[in-house]
Amino acid sequence: MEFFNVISVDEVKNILKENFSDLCINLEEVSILNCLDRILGEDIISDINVPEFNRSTVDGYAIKSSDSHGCSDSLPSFLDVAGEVNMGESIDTKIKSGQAVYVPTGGMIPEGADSVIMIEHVEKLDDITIAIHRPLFPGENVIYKGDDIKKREVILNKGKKITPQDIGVLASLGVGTVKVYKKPKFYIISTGDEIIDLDEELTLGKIRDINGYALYSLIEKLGGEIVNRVIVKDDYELLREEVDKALNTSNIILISGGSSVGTRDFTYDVINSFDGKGVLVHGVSIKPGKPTLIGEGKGKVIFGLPGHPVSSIIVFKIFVEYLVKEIIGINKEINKTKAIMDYNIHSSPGKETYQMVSLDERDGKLYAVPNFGKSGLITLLSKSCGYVVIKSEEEGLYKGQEVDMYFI
Ligand SMILES: Nc1nc2c(c(=O)[nH]1)N[C@H]1C(S)=C(S)[C@@H](COP(=O)(O)OP(=O)(O)OC[C@H]3O[C@@H](n4cnc5c(N)ncnc54)[C@H](O)[C@@H]3O)O[C@H]1N2
Ligand code: MOO
Repeated sequence: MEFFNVISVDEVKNILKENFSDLCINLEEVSILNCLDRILGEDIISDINVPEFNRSTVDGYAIKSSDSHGCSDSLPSFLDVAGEVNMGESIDTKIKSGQAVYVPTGGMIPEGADSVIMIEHVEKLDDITIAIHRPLFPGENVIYKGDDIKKREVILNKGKKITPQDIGVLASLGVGTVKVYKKPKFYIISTGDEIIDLDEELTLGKIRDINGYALYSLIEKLGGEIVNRVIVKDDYELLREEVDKALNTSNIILISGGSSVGTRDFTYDVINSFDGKGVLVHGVSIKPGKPTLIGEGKGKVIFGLPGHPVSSIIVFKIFVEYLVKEIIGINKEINKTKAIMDYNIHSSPGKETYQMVSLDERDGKLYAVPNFGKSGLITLLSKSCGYVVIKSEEEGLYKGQEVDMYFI
């Protein structure tokens, strides 16, 4: 029987980088109304300024701010009204000192003007003369050409998860379609004679497929597509047949359970049975998640996730998300926050330890409160909102210490 050859998290990440950097996820072009939460596959570079003209943010009179300097209630400035801007139209008039032009909110500011005085601060003396009683600073109530977006600026980066506000940016540029990454295709296989699906009878000794469903949702959250979710008995041939289907239809194959070294753990041999490099990792110095397997077959990546639900989800967060976000380079969302440890916690010697925590807000500060339990208990995760990491060389984390808390 093969035993683990345990390596560190960083070594595993390097192996992923060395072997799967060219795992190709193609692009597709979609309408901006269908691109929410998709991953941008190109940099968006503006070919215009937004706005293309200086614009008023109020209804008022565009003036030279220097004409207002020193004026007050007792010493108003008198200005000649030289015209009016029509909404949506350009204006050729060039403002000279002593002149004002009426501009509606959003209207174009005539050349020569650098500020707009609101109509409620203006005294209209007759059709062609106004008095103003307060000084303006240059730029007051003005959005300048290019203030929002400058021509040739990279305004959205490749790899970004597209938000509703990004769709607003695309619309402002007149961009109707964008290139997004096709969703990476995942195939989820839960293994074990004891694993049953939701519609099967729960008899003693059986357990419902927790991992398949939890992984399904993690993949959706990450922006992947699920090709299939199946349960396979502990049988070498059946597992090999299913993995073969997965390799022909998907980019990333997740097999949960059977990653350890028991007599019914076939994942290792199945991974080695295909054309390719076979098993690259078997055993990682982490807790939970030690019996993790990673391999390559037919140019695809196969993860053998430990069967215990907490372990399979944590290993997904550490390595599958790393592959998708950092190596394939899609969905670079940051998913962590700073928090203060609420208790002392110690590590498992020689292992990078992932400690589940809840967040508690007190006096405007976030505290990470540890939750303890075995890695076979899914409720340990459902009552936690994330985890903190104790590095293998650290003895633990101390009450009062500031830490990064990673959301699950
Ligand atoms: N002799 C050793 N035994 C074990 C070691 C070890 O180092 N030496 N490591 C332990 C650790 S750590 C873990 S984690 C497990 C991982 O084992 P497997 O990946 O082979 O998983 P299974 O044995 O198939 O299952 C473990 C446990 O999880 C339950 N399970 C499996 N799949 C699901 C699922 N889809 N949904 C819900 N629960 C699932 C399964 O019933 C078992 O209870 O190995 C230890 N053993
Ligand atoms: O991955 Mo195991 O959960 O360390 O028990």
